[in-house]
Order: sequence, then C-alpha cells, then structure tokens
Amino acid sequence: ACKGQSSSSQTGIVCRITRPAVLVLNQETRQVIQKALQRATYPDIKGERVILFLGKVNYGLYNIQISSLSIFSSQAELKKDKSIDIAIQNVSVTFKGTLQYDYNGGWLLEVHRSVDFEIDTSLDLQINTQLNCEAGRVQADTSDCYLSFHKLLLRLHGEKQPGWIEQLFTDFISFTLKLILKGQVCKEISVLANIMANFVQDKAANFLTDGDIGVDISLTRTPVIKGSYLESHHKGFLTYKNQSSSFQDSTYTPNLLGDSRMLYFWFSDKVLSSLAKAAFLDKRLMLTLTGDEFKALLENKALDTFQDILLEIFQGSSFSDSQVVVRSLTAPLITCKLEGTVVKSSVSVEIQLLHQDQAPTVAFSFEEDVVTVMQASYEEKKLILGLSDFQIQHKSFRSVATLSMSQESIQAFLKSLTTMVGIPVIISRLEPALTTLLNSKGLDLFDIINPEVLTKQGYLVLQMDFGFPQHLLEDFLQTII
Ligand SMILES: CCc1cc(Oc2ccnc(N(Cc3cccc(OC(F)(F)C(F)F)c3)C[C@@H](O)C(F)(F)F)n2)ccc1Cl
Repeated sequence: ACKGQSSSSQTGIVCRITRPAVLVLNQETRQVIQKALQRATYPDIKGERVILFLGKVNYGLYNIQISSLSIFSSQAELKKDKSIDIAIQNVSVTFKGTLQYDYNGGWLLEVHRSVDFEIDTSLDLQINTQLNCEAGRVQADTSDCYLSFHKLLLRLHGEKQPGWIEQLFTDFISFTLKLILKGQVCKEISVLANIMANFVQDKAANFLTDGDIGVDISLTRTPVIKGSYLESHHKGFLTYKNQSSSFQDSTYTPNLLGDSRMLYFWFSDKVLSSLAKAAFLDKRLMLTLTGDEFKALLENKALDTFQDILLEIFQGSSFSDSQVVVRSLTAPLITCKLEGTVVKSSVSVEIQLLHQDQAPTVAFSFEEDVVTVMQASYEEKKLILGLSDFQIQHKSFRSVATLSMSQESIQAFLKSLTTMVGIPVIISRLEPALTTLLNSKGLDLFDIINPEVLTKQGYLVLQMDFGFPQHLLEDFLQTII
C-alpha cells in the first residue's frame, strides 16, 4: 500500500494529531534525544601530523563515550506539506576517553603519552522529520538532521600538560569530532525514530485486535502534515481469522475533523459494521440469562401484569429450572447518523426449561427485528452506552404449550418484554464487556481528557485531549537497550 498512492484511497480510519498534541509530545523529545546520544557509539579518532620543531606526531582518541549530558529546551512545529521540525537548544555533552600520542622530539627524545581527556561540548540539534509510508506502515525519515556546535573544549587529565598540547589537539580533532558526532548522533536519532514508528504501529495494531478479530491499519496514503495538524489514513478493513474483507469507502475529507482538540479519530461506519459482523461470526453476540436473573429483571420492571402468560409459558415449572437465551440471527448492520449510531439486528429469544438428566427443551421462542439508536461516551475509564430511540418489529413466535390469550396480547407481551427487559439487559452486558476489552488493551493507562464520541452521517468521530502517556514512553524506552 502507499507506493504511488493508489487512487481509490479506501480509507476507513483517520487519525489526526494536532499542534496542541505535538507540544505535549515535544515535552518528551528530550528523553528520546538523551537516549539517542547515550546509545550512539563513538569510533576512535586516529591521525598523524607533522609539526614544526616536533616532527611527526601520531595521536589517537580511544574509548570515547558520554560522561554527562543535559538538554536545555526543545521546540516542535509542523511545517505544512513538509515535516515536523524539532529544534533542540543547548545540549551540553561531556565526552571522556583516552588520548594517546607519541612523537620523537629531537634526536633521542621519544615521547609516548597516554592521558585521559574530557571534551566539553555544547550543541544545538535541528531534526526535520518527514513521515512516509513504507509497506503500509508509517516511516519517520530524520535524514534532515543538523548539529551545530557552540563550544568544543578538550581537557587533558593528569599532571598539568603544557597548554599548547591541549590547543594543538583541539585544533586537530575538533573538525573530525564534529563530523563523527553529527554522523553518529543523527544516525542514532534515525534508528530511534523508526523504532518508535514501528512501536506505535505494532501497539496500534494490537489495540485493534482481539482474538480472531482484527482491523487492518495499513496506511492508504502517506501521512499528511498541515500547519495545525498531521493525520494518517488507514484502511480499517476487517481481518477475521486472517481473512481480510474490504469495503469501498473514501468519504473522508479533512474538513470533517477540527484542530482544537489534541487527537481525533474518524471511523467510517463501514468499519463499525464489519466489526459487528466479525463479532457475529465469532459467536460473540449471544447472551444467556439464568431463570433467576430473568425473574429479577421481570420483577423490577413490574411485569407481573404478565404473570398469567408467563405461567402458561413455563408450564408451571419454576424460573430456577429455566434459562433465557438471546442471540443475533444475522450480523447486525451498523450505520451512523447525526442522532447516533443505528444498530439494525434480528434477534431470537428462547425460553428454555432445564431438566435434571436431559438437554434443555425450548418452551417458548420468538424472533424480532430491533432497530436501536445509541450514543456512546467514555467517563471514569468506562464506556457508557445510551439509547435514544428504538423500534421493534415482531416477526414470529412459537410456543410448546397452547396459550389461552390472543395473538395481539402475546405480541404486546413480547414487545414489552423486549423493551423493558431485552434491550436494557443487552446494553447492561455490552457496556462492561466493551470496557473490559478496551482496558485489556491498556486504554485505562492513558490519561484521556474529556473524550467525546460524535456521530454524523456515515461516520463516527472520537476527539479528546490527553496527558502524555508516560507509561508508553517508558514501555518504549525499555524495548530499546
Ligand atoms: C490506537 C489508535 C489507532 C491507531 C491506528 O494506527 C496507527 C498506526 C500508526 N500510527 C498511528 N498514529 C495515530 C495514533 C494516535 C494516537 C495513538 C496511537 O497509538 C498509540 F500510541 F496509542 C499506540 F500505543 F496504540 C496512534 C500516529 C500517526 O497518526 C502518525 F502520527 F504517525 F502519522 N496510528 C489506527 C487506528 C487507531 Cl484508532
């Protein structure tokens, strides 16, 4: 995907990160740069120079490594249609190592010296990161990387050296050292940037996978960088048991999302529908109520008015010897509109009688087409589902016992049962199940601020602010030695 931007960008999901988010993420740039400087390896610097009155001087700086590091400040800004420019000021780094030099001053005098040194540098970093698409994954290109030095001082340890040696070597090595530092530090930053991009990609893919059900988040085009946001476009195709199904969709346009919140996720309702289909195929859309649960639900909904019909259905056997099985007959169809998320499903309900030594028997069953309009919200790290409208279309029922009352009164009973018991119990089970699923992916670890779930014709938008996911960065920094 992405090479050459296939024209029909079937985009199912768009992630938008706005300037406010970039500023929050920038607070952690220092930790990442620090890691890059620490991870970088600095090769030995060897050389020889002929010096007036001294003859040929051989020298080498060995085992160069960082001994202290401090970063003063960093800024990040989005450059329209170009890159994310990160400027880091006043990185003061002290290197230490061993300088070995020898020269034969004059006829017999052979000097071989090995002395520890420290190099104090102060530098600025400019990293203009481009986001590309490589095999459907986000790739960070930080080749546009500059180092500029304010200061580079060599200090030799040991008995006081004649000052001219320090100056001499400083002149010798500073050019080479600057080249090496730039090369090594920028290389390390590029390595880290790509480890980070892969880390996010893999973490995101895991986030959108549960068992055999997954979402293909391959990019459908190169990420877009504008002045006030950057966004990535993903397929959003369902993968079920490693089979991927696609859908025609590219109703996304940038004006559908804002840039005042930190993070936006746009989901085509076809993505939601295909997830519902996968849940159905995965036999997740069924629910069993024990007779006692069913009885409790009936009682607190004051359904005793239907006492008689229930008695006939249960043929006198008690609630505790029964169970109610609710299941979807087809994959629910999910569409989004301004009022909310519309779920069209056809449901079967079976009232089964349990027997001591044989399989349960169905005493009564009925089928209904149910349309619900729902709203979602996420508060206190819990998903909350609201129901704003519903329609019930009775389809059929079957009863083992011949019931005395009329068809109409039975249908009235079934509609009330669905309205008062069926829909509420499904929602009350769905909320914790989805919350558990989201939190099993670590969503509860994120500091999500004032999340909103909005629906419009054909799509759903999640928008939120966030506190920096410190756990995520620590998690990431652990993955790299
Ligand atoms: C989990 C959020 C998500 C990520 C997706 O896939 C990717 C893949 C690569 N990069 C991204 N980015 C968006 C993003 C924003 C916020 C968090 C996030 O993932 C995570 F960090 F939470 C991870 F731990 F799951 C990913 C980044 C992409 O937009 C950019 F910036 F690189 F262009 N998303 C697709 C859909 C969804 Cl809902």
